[in-house]
Amino acid sequence: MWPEENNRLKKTFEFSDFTEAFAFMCRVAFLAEAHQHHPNWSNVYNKVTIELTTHDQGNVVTDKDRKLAEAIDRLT
Ligand SMILES: C[C@H](O)[C@H](O)[C@H]1CNC2=NC(N)=NC(=O)C2=N1
Repeated sequence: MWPEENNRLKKTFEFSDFTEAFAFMCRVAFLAEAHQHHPNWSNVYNKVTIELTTHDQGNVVTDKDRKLAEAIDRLT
């Protein structure tokens, strides 16, 4: 389960290098499109930090965020 703080689910994923991190981001991008739910995220070299919140509901955590988080975890 991703920790919830400040109305966001937040998790950092670490990879061996930038190429692996960016490949993961590509896979998450397609997943986000499939869910019609998109991450706030950042990447520094081999790390990808993802924050999930539902802006349509005023930036709170909803089941859409929990479902996308579970799907992202299944990618790794
Ligand atoms: C119209 C479209 O489905 C909505 O704007 C979706 C798109 N992706 C989204 N992503 C996130 N994180 N929150 C939303 O409320 C949201 N809304």
